Order: sequence, then C-alpha cells, then structure tokens
Amino acid sequence: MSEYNFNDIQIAIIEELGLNTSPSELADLLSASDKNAEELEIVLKLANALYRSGHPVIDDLKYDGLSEQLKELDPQNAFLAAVEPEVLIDSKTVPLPQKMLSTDKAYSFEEIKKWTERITKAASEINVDHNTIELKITPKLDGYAAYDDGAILYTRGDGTRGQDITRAFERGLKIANNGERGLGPGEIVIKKSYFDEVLSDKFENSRNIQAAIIAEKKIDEDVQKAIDDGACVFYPFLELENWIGNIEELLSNFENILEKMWNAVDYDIDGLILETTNEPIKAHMGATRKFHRWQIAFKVNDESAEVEVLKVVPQTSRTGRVSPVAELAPTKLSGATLSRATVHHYNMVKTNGVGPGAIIRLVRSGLVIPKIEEVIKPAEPELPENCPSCNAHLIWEADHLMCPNKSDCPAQTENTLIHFFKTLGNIDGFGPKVIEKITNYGVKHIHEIYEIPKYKFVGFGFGDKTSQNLVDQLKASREIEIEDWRFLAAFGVSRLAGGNCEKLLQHHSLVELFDVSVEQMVQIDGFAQLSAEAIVEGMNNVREEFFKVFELGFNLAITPKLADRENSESPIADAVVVFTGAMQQGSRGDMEKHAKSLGAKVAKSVTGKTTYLVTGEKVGETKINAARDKGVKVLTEQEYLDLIG
Ligand SMILES: NC(=O)c1ccc[n+]([C@@H]2O[C@H](COP(=O)([O-])OP(=O)(O)OC[C@H]3O[C@@H](n4cnc5c(N)ncnc54)[C@H](O)[C@@H]3O)[C@@H](O)[C@H]2O)c1
Ligand SMILES: [Zn+2]
Repeated sequence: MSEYNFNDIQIAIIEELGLNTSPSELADLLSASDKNAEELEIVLKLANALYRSGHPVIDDLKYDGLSEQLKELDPQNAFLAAVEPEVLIDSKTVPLPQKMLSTDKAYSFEEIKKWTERITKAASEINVDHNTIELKITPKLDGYAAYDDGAILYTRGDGTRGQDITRAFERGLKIANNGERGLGPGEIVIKKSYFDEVLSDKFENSRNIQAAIIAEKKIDEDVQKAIDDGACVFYPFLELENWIGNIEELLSNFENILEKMWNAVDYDIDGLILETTNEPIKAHMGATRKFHRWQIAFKVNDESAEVEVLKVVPQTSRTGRVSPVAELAPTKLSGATLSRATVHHYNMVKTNGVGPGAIIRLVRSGLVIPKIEEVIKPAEPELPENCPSCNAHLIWEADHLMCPNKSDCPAQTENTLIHFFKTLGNIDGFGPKVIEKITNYGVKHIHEIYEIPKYKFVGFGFGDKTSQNLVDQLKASREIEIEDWRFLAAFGVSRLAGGNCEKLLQHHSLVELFDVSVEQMVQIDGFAQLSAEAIVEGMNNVREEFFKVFELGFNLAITPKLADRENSESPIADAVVVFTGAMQQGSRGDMEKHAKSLGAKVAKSVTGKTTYLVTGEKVGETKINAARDKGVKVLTEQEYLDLIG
C-alpha cells in the first residue's frame, strides 16, 4: 500500500495532466525510494499540478529535493528548464501582458556572493560604474502569483499565458497597502495571524484558500469573510517592504539585513528575493527560459541538530570586543559539516552555561555562520580572564568582554590593518597572512606599512618577487581611484561603514568631517544622537592616524554634495519620473541615469507619487489615461527634453 491517497479533486487534476499512468501507479511512484529520471519527471509534474491547484501532495522541501535529484541525473531535462506551469481544468487562457518567470535559487551566503559577482561582471561589460549598482531585497511571498495590468488580473499560468481571474477583485479582494490597481506582478496571500486565529481549524493550509479565491465556482463563506475582513490581499511586489543598498553593504551586513526582511510582513514567505534595479544591467543580463539572471531567491533549509560543545574559544576583534566561538563535535547539517558556531556574546555564555559538555541546539538557517538556538543542557561556562592575544585583563562592557589594551594588542592591530586593506579593496596582497608576518616585526600602523621599503619586506621573510610586488601594490593602492567614503570606512570607526560615510560626505568634505560636532551631525538625515556621539568620538580616536595616511596622497573620488544638486536649479530636482516605451534620444537606461543626475527620483511604475510620466513610442492610451487619472503629468519625450533644457 502506498502512503499516498488522492481525493476526487486531485484525481480530476491528474486526469487532466494526461500522464498515461493510473492514479494508483502514481501513488506507488511517489512512495518509491529510488526513482530514475523518467519517474522523477512524472512525479514532479504530478506534484506541481496538484500544488498549483491548491491541493499539494508533498511539501516544498521534498519537491525541491526531487528537483535536485532530477537535475543531477538529467541536467538538460525540459521540465527543469521552463516555468513550472499551472494545470487548469477546462479553462481558457489569455496572453499575459508581460512574461512571468520563476526564480533561480540560492541557499548560502557563498551562492549569493557569486550572484553579486555576476552582476558586477555584467555591469563592467557595459561600462556601468560599480558604485551605481543598486540591489533590492523583498520578502518572497508564498502565495499565488498573479499580474494586474489595471484592467485584468491574470494567473501566472505557464509564464506566457495565464487565466483571467479578475473575478477575485469583483469578490472584493483588496490590494495591499494603498489599493492601487495596475502595479503589475504580485502575489495573492493571506495574513498569517488571521489564518492562525480564524481559518486554521477549517483549512489545512493557506494554499487551499488561495485556490478558492480565484476559482470559478461559488466561494466558501469563510473565504468570503476573510476577503471582506481584508485578510486576503493581492500584494503587488512594487509595494513590498524592501531593503535598498549596494553590494558591499549587503555582503558586509548580510545576516542582519536578511533577518530584518525576513520578519517584515505578516504573510507566509518562503525566502527573500534579491535583485538589481539597474535597468541597463537587467537588460544586459537577460533571462533563461525559467528565470531572470538579475534576480535570485534566497531560501533556507531550516535544519537543526543537538550538538555537544567541546570548548569555547575567545577571539579579539579590531575594536577590542572579545567574541565567543564554540567548538563543536563535528555535525552534519544541511549538507555541510559544522564544527564551530558563534555565541552571541559572553554574557550569553555566562548566563546560559555554554562550556565543555554543554548540549546546544544548532540551527543552520542558510546564513553564513550557524547560530546556537538554545542551550539544552548547560555546563560550567567557559569564561576567559585575559585577552587571548595580548593577555591584558578583560573587562565587562554591557554584555561583552573587552580587551582594554587599545595600543598594544596584536589581534586588534592585525584586524584593524586587515580591515583597512579589505575595505579599500583596490589591491591584493595584504590579507591576514601577510599582515600577520608584518606585525610580528613590530609594524602597528597603516602609515608605517606604506613606508616599508623592499629590502625590509625581504628581511621580514618574503621572497624577492613577493617583496617587489608588495611595494608595487602599495603604490597602486594610492594611484587607483577609490571613493572617499570607502577610504574613510577603511579606518573602521564604529558606526561608520560605507553607507554612513557616504551620507556624511554628501554634506561635508573628508577633512571638514573631522571637525563636525555632534550637534551638526544630528542635523543630517539618518544620524541620531547616540550614533553621532559614537561617530564623533570614534573619529577623534583615529584622527592622528587618518591624517598620516591621508597625507600619503590617495586618488580619491569626491562624493557629490547634496547642496550642489539642490542649488543647480534643475527643473526636475526631487520630481518622481517614470519613463515608458521606446525612446529616441538614447536608451531608456541612459535617460534614467541622466534624470537621476539632475536630482530626480526615477521609478518603474506610475503611482500617486509620480510627477511625470515620459512616454516614448508605442505607449497605449489606457496607460496614459490611467496616469492622468492619478494626477500625473504626461510628457512626450520631446516635451521632457524641452523641460530639462
Ligand atoms: N510542494 C509541492 O508539491 C510543490 C510543487 C511545485 C512547486 N513547489 C514549490 O514552488 C517552488 C517553485 O515555484 P515557482 O516557480 O512558483 O516559484 P519560485 O519559488 O521560483 O518563485 C518565483 C515566484 O516568486 C514570486 N514572488 C514572491 N515574492 C516575490 C517578490 N518579492 N519579488 C518577485 N517575485 C516574488 C513570483 O510570483 C514569482 O513567480 C519550488 O521551489 C517549490 O518549493 C512545491
Ligand atoms: Zn588584547
């Protein structure tokens, strides 16, 4: 007997699929532990059809596992290469206004990093300045994909043709956030808290309900009530909470950013969507038949294990904070063997009893370093008294143990130097190994490194060629242009990562910044009292070293001042501009870039906040009228060019 049984609806869908295999044979196939490529394809087609119609037979993890197996056995398989289609019973389809694709998937920091490298490469191929690459992260809603063109609501269908489900709006389905129509792709979803409180007794999962909202047949009264209560919505992706930033910010603060987006909405999500927003890059990268190359879904395999702690090792960071790292009995989790995990801070080690012999629950949630979720069996906490690097007596500062030896702690010195070259990022050669060797000979400051002649490098034990290369690299690091905000960030002042440096430098020059007071800093958007105090103090601490390095003469690109932009009397300063249709004067990407340089905000779609809609060729009347209805000024390309002069 198979563990799978199909109900009547499922059997009807299976028949519609036309697999030439009877339901009972399919049930057996589903339970079979070993499947060949052909069988895997059948099972995936079956599971997909049932899933899309709201009656899944297996869970996503199992489905994704089977897809992986098929990919290994038959990498070219046609089912894997295309968008997984909906299967419809007796329904007409209509062409979609725009292709709707699936997404490529990543399960680790490394995969995301590789994806950003592909974006960087694409940008350089079309001469897009690396610094203008913008990334956006949104929650990946786990509902029913749909597209709203303002008149019709469509299902995703097979990606090119979908079903007309405008009836869902007629049934009262609301649009998340501001209720605007015509915002393109989105997802029909149900509020998590509402499902748990009101619907979970009656429905197994929210997928059943989504299917009911769009079905042709009469609607269940609980579902109608959920619609009326505003718990079911169509959520246009454009309206989603998002994180916007650049590649460096993402990679340097990956876990925090992802965690924040992960908890941003009260709807089921099955990952996060990362994408670049630069149109020229998107156009250049393009798409496969299944997914856009400029977009990727970050998913997690939530798996956990109970693991024994062997010992807790202290590590001193560049700021003197000592972090506890737990060494673990090696454990296999989500395909990787883990033997270390970070503990939040030493107060947690102390209060939760993390020490040799403790049993913890380890979760690998796809993030870079696994985290300790809970301590199941505490032990005697293992707390260090002295800095593992310089032996100074550690002191408590709130939840953390700190090494107070600012001037003479090798770990702090090394990590500060490593941070400098890593952040500068314009040369190779000064990684941890080289820095360690140099500091062993008493070099403690950045400016001292720049003064090392070749023969000294040889004396430190580097080969002749390597020594020459190190000298050349140091010279190059001053010659290759770098942004002034990156240069400042390299000094590692707390709360002064790239983003904040850039914000400050939009108001003050690099040199001026060292004399900005806390009162002046809080005037700048984004700096609260406490951060401003910490930044001013931190800058004071690095002042001497900063100017010694600065005076070596770096090739710094100056961040443009906001004031210059505002004073330029640009006719579109602060206007929100949307370009649509084919332009004559140059690519749309170029026009958008130019508009931004004039201080305008460029948006992708018309909303109530739009100031101008600039129309190229072949733009439909409906779109133009819809924009006018929202009070947007519609300009032809020529009218726009006249406006900006
Ligand atoms: N359990 C099953 O039997 C079964 C069957 C088929 C598919 N699945 C699951 O579905 C996945 C593939 O489905 P898919 O191709 O529909 O989706 P996908 O996971 O590849 O994601 C693509 C879709 O994400 C949606 N999306 C949600 N939030 C978004 C956002 N913020 N920005 C952009 N797009 C967003 C879009 O509608 C888009 O079509 C599989 O990996 C599997 O986990 C499960
Ligand atoms: Zn120390």
